[in-house]
This record gives sequence, C-alpha cells and structure tokens, in this order.
Amino acid sequence: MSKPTLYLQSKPEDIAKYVIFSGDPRRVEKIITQLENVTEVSVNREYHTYTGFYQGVRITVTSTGIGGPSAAIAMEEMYECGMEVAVRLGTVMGLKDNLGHFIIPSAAMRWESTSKEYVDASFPAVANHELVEIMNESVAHNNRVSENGIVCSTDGYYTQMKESRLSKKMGTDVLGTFSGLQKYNIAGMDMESGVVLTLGNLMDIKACTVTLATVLDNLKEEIPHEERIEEERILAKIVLDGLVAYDKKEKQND
Ligand SMILES: O=P(O)(O)O[C@H]1O[C@H](CO)[C@@H](O)[C@H]1O
Ligand SMILES: O=c1cc[nH]c(=O)[nH]1
Repeated sequence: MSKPTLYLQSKPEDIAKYVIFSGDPRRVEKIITQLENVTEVSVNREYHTYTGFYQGVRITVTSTGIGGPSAAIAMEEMYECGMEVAVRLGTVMGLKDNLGHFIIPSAAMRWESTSKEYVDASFPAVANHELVEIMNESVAHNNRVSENGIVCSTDGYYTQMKESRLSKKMGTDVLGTFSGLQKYNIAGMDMESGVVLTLGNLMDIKACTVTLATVLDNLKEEIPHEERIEEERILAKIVLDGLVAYDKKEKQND
C-alpha cells in the first residue's frame, strides 16, 4: 500500500487521470454537486480533494488556494498519483472589454516566481492545443463566448491587480501594470496559469486552464453576485463536459 502524499493526502488509487484544480475550496464543494458517487479524498489546509463521476468519467477535483506555490504543490502531488490531464478552473481579471468571457489561454506570461524554481524564464507556458480546442467547443455548446488570448500570471495581488492603501503609500504603479500588459495584447491576469501550464509541459501531461473573467482591471467592473454564481456553475459544466468529450475522443483513438 502506498503512503498518502504530504499535503493533499492522496494515494494513486484515490485519484482519477483527469484532475480539475480550482483556487477556492468552496468552489470545489459546488463543482462536486455536478458529480455522482463522490468520495472525499481529503480536506487539509487549502486542499479539498474529491473524486467522483461525470457522465461515467472518473474525475478528481481539488482546490489550490491562491497563488503559484500552493498550485505547484497540488500539481506535484496529483502527478505523483498518476494524473494525466490537468485543468485549472478559475477566475481571471479581464484586461480587455471581456467581462464575463470564458478565457481559455493558449499560453501564459510567467511573471510569477514559482515556475522559475523549476525552469528558466524562457521556457514557454503553453496550453495543450487539443484540450484548448475541446474546451472552446464546450464553451460554444454551453452558449457562451470563449477567448484564447495570452494571460499573465503574477504573484502580487495588491501590487499588480488591485490598488491598496499600501500600494498608494509606496507609490506602486498598479495601473501602469495594466496599461503595460494591454500593450502586449494580454487578455487577462491570474495567479496560477503560468505554473499549471509550465508544470504540465515539464510533466509531459496535457494541461490547460479555463477561466471566467469575473472582474476587470483594478476591479473597476465586476459581474453581479447572482450572475457570478450561475456563470461559475456553467464554468464547471464547461470543464466537465470538455473532459467527457476528451475522454470519448481518447477512447476512439485507442
Ligand atoms: O478564482 P481562482 O481560481 O482562485 O483564481 C484567481 O482568484 C485569485 C485572486 O483573486 C487567484 O487565485 C486568481 O488566480
Ligand atoms: O481580482 C481577481 C479576480 C479574479 N482573478 C484574479 O486573478 N484576480
């Protein structure tokens, strides 16, 4: 019998080949309401991990909290357990006129530091093309709009995404960050895509991120609360439907 992993307290037999990573543990509790025959694998720190079935496909869902370091731990431990496909399901700050859009980035800028602990900054954080296509189709089937631009992942929330009392005291140019990235045609900002896509490539597994633009730069606009609840439910359905479509395609190719 293998030992459970350190933080996600998981063994290979607990974990499906398809793993969904979601930042907020409370979002995980909502996602699993769309699954059947759900088993709690573990609830430890920010990591809430469950495995269940969606239309007959075995899927694990886990949370990673906020930021790259804890996302890397989750990716590593799921890889130890045999993960073959990793999908980050989360939210993103839109940098265009894209509030409410489903952003499935083709790649991420690696402004965060965690992925640089693994590999040089020149290594690209690219999503798996096949998964991106399948998730695009799933967005369309769910009557929503998808976008495949590049996102930027960062470590700083109150230094790069939202002005704060301290950022103002220190004269940090948060608004300048947005205009700089907009010049590069960046679709949005989050904190984990750079890590998930980089590690996915290093692990030689398939990885992508599927995100909902819930806010615009500096939180100048936000999706209203009730609408956000419904759109996050659809976000989960998009990812689950996408994984089922991927699984079907895999089986046809076998
Ligand atoms: O909604 P999640 O997946 O947590 O993602 C985003 O929300 C958090 C910041 O508000 C960061 O983790 C960011 O990447
Ligand atoms: O403020 C936000 C909201 C969603 N995602 C982020 O990364 N930041």
